[in-house]
Amino acid sequence: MLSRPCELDSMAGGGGVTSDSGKNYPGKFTSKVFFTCIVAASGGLIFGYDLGISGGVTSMDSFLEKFFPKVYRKEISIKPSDDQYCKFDSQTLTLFTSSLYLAALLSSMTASRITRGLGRRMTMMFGGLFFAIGAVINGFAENVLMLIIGRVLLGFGIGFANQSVPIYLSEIAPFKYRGAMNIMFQLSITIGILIANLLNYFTAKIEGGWGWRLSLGGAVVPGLVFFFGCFFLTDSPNSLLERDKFEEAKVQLQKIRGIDNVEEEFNDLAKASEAAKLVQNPWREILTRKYRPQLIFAVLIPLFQQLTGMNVFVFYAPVLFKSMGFGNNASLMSALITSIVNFFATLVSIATVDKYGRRTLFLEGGLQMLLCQLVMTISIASKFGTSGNPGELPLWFSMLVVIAMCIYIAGFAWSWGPLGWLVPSEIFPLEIRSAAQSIAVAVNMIFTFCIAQVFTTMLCNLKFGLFIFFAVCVVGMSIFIYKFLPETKGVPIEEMTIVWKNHPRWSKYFVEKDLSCEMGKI
Ligand SMILES: OC[C@H]1O[C@](O)(CO)[C@@H](O)[C@@H]1O
Repeated sequence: MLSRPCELDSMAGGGGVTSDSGKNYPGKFTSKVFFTCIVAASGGLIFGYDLGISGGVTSMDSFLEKFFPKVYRKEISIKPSDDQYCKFDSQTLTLFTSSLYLAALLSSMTASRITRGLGRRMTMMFGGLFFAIGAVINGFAENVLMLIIGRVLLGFGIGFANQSVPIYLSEIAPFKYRGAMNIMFQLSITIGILIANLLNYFTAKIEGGWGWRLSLGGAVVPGLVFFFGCFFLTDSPNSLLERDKFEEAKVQLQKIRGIDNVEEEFNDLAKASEAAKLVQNPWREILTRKYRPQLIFAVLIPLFQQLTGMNVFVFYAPVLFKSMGFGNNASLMSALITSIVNFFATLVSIATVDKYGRRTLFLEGGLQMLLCQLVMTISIASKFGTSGNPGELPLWFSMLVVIAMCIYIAGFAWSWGPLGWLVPSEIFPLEIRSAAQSIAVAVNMIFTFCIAQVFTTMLCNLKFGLFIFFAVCVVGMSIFIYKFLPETKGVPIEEMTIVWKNHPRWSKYFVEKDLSCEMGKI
């Protein structure tokens, strides 16, 4: 087995942006970088659009009546005195939502090969195309099979996009703006969710009950924007070098940095890419002991991101509100409010992440989410009890739940939301970064799937205890961050090994590597 050569530890590896510590490559934040960033980030838009659209559509009566008549019949036969927690408990319905995540999980693994072999841009184009085709099939769906096929294609699109966009953004970003540009991906996810909720709010009111077709088919727009946008992009210098296109890589670097003299950065980038080529099997390499600490985080961070319970609100806010006795309109309206909060709070993260650091945001966000989960648990328990029969819901109650939810969402949006992508992307060296990104996407998808699949059953069985479950998870993950995550703020990406070496829990994984390197030199 080929392991990472010792000399790689001292070589450039910052996704090609910087190399040795203290280096500060010249260059500007050019309009080309800005445009490229917007187009690439629209890959987040397709993910967000889908995240936001499914919940609203599955709470539209005309949609349920056509595709899930059993759920629909159950829903209309439920009397206000029945158990409200269980009215949406249908595995077929949740399979509609979750099939996409399974497809995305599979495709993100394939995408890592395409990203390396054909480039980031090509992977993104595949993403946009699959997504647009899936949207058309869904918009014209006549039966559940068409719905599922459409969603599987959407899932392929999302898997390809999520695998390639964050890497692409990191590679074209000037070093100083890497954090902010990475979070642009999450920001566009929140924009996608917002647009989708807005659309659902109006399509739900369309006479004749075909509004859901507009909602599902509307996904073709972000899909095509992303697809055609990619024609205007050039691949990242890293990706071009990876495929031995030296001249093109240099010209591209000069264009995105807005200067001619990119010699220093280009040379380091070429060195990093040569060094990375020595690692023949990134998938095996990533499993070796020396990457254990980073690997643990690449798996646990996306897992924990999902265990915050955020997606329960993203997917099911309208369903959840409906189960709690809010009217149709009020449910979609609350979903709209929460997505606006999600968007603005992500901006806060962009502004603060490099100032206060990842750990502070994680811990503050965790505490905020925990307090809100407790408020929601107590208020829902007091009104719905275990019978799930609330009687008349007073206005103050609805307000309290919506406010608690908004504060919870803000906490998520400036912590676990964006950091769930940022941290895994900045802790790995170049040679295994692409494989690590696939792992992070795959874990994210598996648990997004699990939450989507089991939520309605959990609500039906755990009742208000569902919120306690997520609260306990938030406590656990916050303790984990507090004890084990080294602060990565302001550390050049190629210097990242130092933060692990200096951490009391992880240093032992690096001692051995140093020794073996030294031994090799003797
Ligand atoms: O903004 C909320 C959204 O962000 C994600 O966590 C992805 O980072 C999704 O799983 C969630 O729906």
